Amino acid sequence: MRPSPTAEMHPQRWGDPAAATDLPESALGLVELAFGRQDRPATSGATPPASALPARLLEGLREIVGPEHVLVDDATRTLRTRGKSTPDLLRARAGDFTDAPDAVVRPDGHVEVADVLAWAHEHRVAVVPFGGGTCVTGGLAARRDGFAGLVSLDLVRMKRLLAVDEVSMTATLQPGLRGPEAEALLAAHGLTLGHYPQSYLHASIGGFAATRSSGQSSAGYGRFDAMVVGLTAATPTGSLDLGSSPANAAGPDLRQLLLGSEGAFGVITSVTVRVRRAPEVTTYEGWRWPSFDAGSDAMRTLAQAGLMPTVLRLSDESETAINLADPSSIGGADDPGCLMITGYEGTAEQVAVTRAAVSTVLEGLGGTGLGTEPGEKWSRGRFDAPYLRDALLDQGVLVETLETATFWSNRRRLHAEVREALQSSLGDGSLVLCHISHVYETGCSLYFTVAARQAEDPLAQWQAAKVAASDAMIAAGATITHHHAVGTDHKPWFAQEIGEVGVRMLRAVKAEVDPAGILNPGVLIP
Ligand SMILES: Cc1cc2nc3c(=O)[nH]c(=O)nc-3n(C[C@H](O)[C@H](O)[C@H](O)COP(=O)(O)OP(=O)(O)OC[C@H]3O[C@@H](n4cnc5c(N)ncnc54)[C@H](O)[C@@H]3O)c2cc1C
Repeated sequence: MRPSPTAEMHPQRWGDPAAATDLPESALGLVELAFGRQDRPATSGATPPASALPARLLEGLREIVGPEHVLVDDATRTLRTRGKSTPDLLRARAGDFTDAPDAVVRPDGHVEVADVLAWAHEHRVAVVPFGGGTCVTGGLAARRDGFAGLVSLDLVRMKRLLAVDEVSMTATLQPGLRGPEAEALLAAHGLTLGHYPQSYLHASIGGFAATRSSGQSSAGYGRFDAMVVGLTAATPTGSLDLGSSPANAAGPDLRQLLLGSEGAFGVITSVTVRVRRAPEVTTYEGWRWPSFDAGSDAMRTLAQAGLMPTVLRLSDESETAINLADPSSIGGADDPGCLMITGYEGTAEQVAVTRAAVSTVLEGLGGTGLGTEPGEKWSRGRFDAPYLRDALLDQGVLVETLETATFWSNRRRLHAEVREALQSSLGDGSLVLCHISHVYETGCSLYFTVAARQAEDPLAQWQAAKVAASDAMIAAGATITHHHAVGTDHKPWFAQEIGEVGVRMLRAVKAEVDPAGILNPGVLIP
């Protein structure tokens, strides 16, 4: 069954509960062989602590958004607790909803958002903006100490396409639109955004902007922050309306200050994005490379020649062996080497020309074309892997991902050192897989997936591995995150990455726009 983007995600699992799947038979045997059998079912029936917000404060909120849009019931608050990282899921599976908000408030439009922030500022109530809830870095787990309470500012009612400019090829979208909802509204105009992160089915436009997300078609469409030409935001001390031209030299680009600000500076209430004509043709294919180095060099050659497919990704030897590109056949693949997926989207002519030119380069560098089957399989399963994580957690397997980026000249070192850090921390029998899925002229991202038998305390087990990997990233001169953002989890390494002056600059902006510190306390700013 295809997942519905409007379905509420299960509080302890990924995605549409109706689309959840068990492990395929082929994988179950392999999982037992590799990790042994452990049943780790989630605790059922857990409830959050009672709402701490006094009635008189709730009354003020009700006056702003209407009584039916201030929700304090356990079920709604449970659904707005934390995000969907493996530690988030492990806590939820253990029945820990102590981070639940005291209330969920659903404003409709910029003015109501601004009024809620003014109310929160006046009453010292912490506010956590909530888009799709797919955050994997603790960005929805704000601190609440020192505040009268904590509310989740759910943008679910803000789902309109506000404007389309087909001459300039821009569209203005409200933040609460989930990926497929935004694409459906644009498709009615023959347009597309082309932003397909793995979380696409549930993540929101506001979330993409607030975390500087990068999608699986970033080679062709660019990362989300590169698509944004304008935005509006409400802060506790006033509103911002940025982006009066496609480019300018009017001082530092304040749009970039809001992009990636993870709800710590303001709530993004609309985003104007560059759009493209919806593709007439889409085709995905596979290539085999003798090694990760050879495939990675080929990616660099393409990027530096300005010859990019729409999708370009390469699994390392371990990931290729597990065939993560096709979750339904995990355990069934035995092809050696490294699998690359190339995808092309556009008019028939654009696709034919780019595909021929890219294929000539890849063949010349030693790649073996595998035809469209591996590519189409990848495309069909591209949003399914997160469901598999739940099935593996049920079997007592710890599964998590992390990502980073570096320059080409440092790619090999970073891959080896992060891999080694994860492997040493998680021990014998753990799996560390990696792929490149975002490529630039000057470098690329590295995305790691790990699997290990769950220890007695899987949270502590993962925390140790995460610290080791994050230390290795910073020691290798790479970034702590290419697209998952900072949240609360990455703050110590983020501080090292931007340095003491960088930290002071962020704190100064925060103090200016949010002097009471009510917006996502403890998130992003070290
Ligand atoms: C299985 C899985 C796969 C993923 N794959 C990818 C991927 O391929 N690429 C990628 O980039 N990321 C990926 N992510 C991470 C996540 O989906 C992205 O960070 C996404 O952009 C978050 O969007 P959201 O709407 O879910 O935001 P939320 O999780 O709701 O919020 C994220 C952060 O932004 C803040 N925020 C949300 N909306 C606003 C707003 N309107 N104004 C201000 N602040 C706001 C929140 O307070 C929070 O700090 C993945 C996550 C999961 C669980």
